Amino acid sequence: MKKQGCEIEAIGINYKICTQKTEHPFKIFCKAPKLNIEENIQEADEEGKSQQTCTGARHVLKNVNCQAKPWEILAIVGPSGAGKSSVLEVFAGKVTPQSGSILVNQKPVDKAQFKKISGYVTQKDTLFPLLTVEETLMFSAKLRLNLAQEQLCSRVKSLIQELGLSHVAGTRIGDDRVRGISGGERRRVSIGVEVIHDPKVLILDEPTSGLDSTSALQIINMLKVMADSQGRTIILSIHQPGFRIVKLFNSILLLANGSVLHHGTADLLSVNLRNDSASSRNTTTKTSASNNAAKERR
Ligand SMILES: Nc1ncnc2c1ncn2[C@@H]1O[C@H](COP(=O)(O)OP(=O)(O)OP(=O)(O)O)[C@@H](O)[C@H]1O
Repeated sequence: MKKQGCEIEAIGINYKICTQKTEHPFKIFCKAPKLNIEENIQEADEEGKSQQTCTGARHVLKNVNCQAKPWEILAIVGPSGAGKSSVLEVFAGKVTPQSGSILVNQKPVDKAQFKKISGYVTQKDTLFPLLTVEETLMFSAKLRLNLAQEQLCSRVKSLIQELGLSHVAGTRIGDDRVRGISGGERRRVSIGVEVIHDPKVLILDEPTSGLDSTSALQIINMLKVMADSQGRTIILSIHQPGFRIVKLFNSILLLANGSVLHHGTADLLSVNLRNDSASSRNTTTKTSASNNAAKERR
């Protein structure tokens, strides 16, 4: 029998941000200090209020509706600045939209409760460079799970296997200065940190950014297995997915300028990508054929 998963729905999400403030945030650049302290305090209070008032607002998300289902991957696709990260932040409860709602299994969500059943992997890996892979996951396990040491160890071991990191379990993470595991492996560790508590929902901001196409495909394959075998609801954003990656998505949300262009199966995108790659193959074949003909003429 399939275990119960989490269906998440975003309804009519509108999210605006302030783009201009009436005053410079650093008072030091505005006025010379006054000697009268009481007058200064009163003025600072008034300025505090006025700084919160916006003179310009930017509509980041415009009436966004979408749905993510358990056992499936929903990919949010669109150009830079389209609002992909903002949608994920709304889903994860990191920002509160001015209107609209998020429902989990058809019910309004309580942010604290949702945190317990979800994991949020940010675009940038924030890991301790000097810890090993195993130590990193153990640290996260101790923070998130209330289990005995033995159980923690076995959870970490099985997760390392699931993430395909057994060969680097004892290697340190590293960073720009300290050589450590590869970028793709680091991304797997970041995912591991967020799934140690076995969340029903996993939200990932650009999990393939900065990776080569093979590592990117491996990451999406691993997420697909997580959705298929554990019934997780996976929501991720992705910049320019290739044809082989798109095939692994169950549904896509295509965003442009904060508005939804398409929400549904990934077929539409995969057909376009297949046509694109076929036409670029044709162009390459034609170009090399005409180059060969030119060589022969010469
Ligand atoms: N807190 C904020 N302050 C200023 N601008 C913001 C903020 N949040 C969102 N924006 C703006 O809203 C737009 C959408 O941002 P968002 O990060 O969601 O886009 P994105 O599609 O994830 O882009 P990218 O692929 O480049 O990460 C951008 O123009 C961004 O500058």
